Amino acid sequence: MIGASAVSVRLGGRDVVADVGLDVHRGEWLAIIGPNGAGKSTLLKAVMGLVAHRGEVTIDSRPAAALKPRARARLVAYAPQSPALPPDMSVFDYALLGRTPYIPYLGRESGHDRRVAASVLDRLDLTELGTRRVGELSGGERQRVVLARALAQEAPVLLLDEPTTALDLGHQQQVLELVDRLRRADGLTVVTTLHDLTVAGLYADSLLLMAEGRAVAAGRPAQVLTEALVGRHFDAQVKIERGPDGRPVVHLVRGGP
Ligand SMILES: Nc1ncnc2c1ncn2[C@@H]1O[C@H](COP(=O)(O)OP(=O)(O)OP(=O)(O)O)[C@@H](O)[C@H]1O
Repeated sequence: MIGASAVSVRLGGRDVVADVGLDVHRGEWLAIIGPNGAGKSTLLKAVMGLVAHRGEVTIDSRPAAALKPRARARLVAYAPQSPALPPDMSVFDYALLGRTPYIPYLGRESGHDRRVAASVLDRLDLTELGTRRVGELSGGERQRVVLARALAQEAPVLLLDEPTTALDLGHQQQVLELVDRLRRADGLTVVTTLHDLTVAGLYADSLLLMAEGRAVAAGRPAQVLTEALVGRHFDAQVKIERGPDGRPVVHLVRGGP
């Protein structure tokens, strides 16, 4: 559903993404992990066509570069890490922006568009905030509103850059479960960067570990989340156990590295 081969991005005179590929099929969830500055967000931006890059990105087997912005927006929704939000816009109107690819030029949103936005806000526990100004929200509320806009887009591919960093435990679970349900029910394809390695291993089918711009490991969570790989690339001392479902659980070791 979404593929990238030999993608490189040069910023500030160096390759911050170097020769990275990925291949995510319909209904799969890929989590991109790696230390700060590894190039995770930049790789997502390259896939979105938001940053100049070498290599090829395909969406639904079509070269992404050939897609017009409206066609691309119907195929891929992207929630950036911390976008600038228009402070005076209401939460509802901001979520409604996700419907832009379906609204005719010079036209208005339909009743269906408003219902989709309302339903997404409801599922993210945001209905009561619908009339609030976006500029007045807490960090976690803002993060869920950004996600609401992306989900309102109803695109078959969802790219999420650190979607849960500002969320409390309950809202993290709510967001991850919602995304998981959507991919199971509707075959949504999900690519997300995630800092919480246990959470990444719990929800994703496969992980891509990046370090210094390169893909240094890829595979099933248990293949990538090993004490050796995490220790080396995060410069951290960790203990990794298997949870009840066999997925890896990553613990920090006090006193390390
Ligand atoms: N416009 C820019 N000019 C120069 N360097 C940049 C630019 N944007 C990003 N970088 C650098 O590219 C590298 C990769 O950044 P990126 O945001 O992709 O990392 P990341 O893996 O998402 O990190 P984090 O976990 O901290 O969010 C970093 O070293 C960053 O400083």
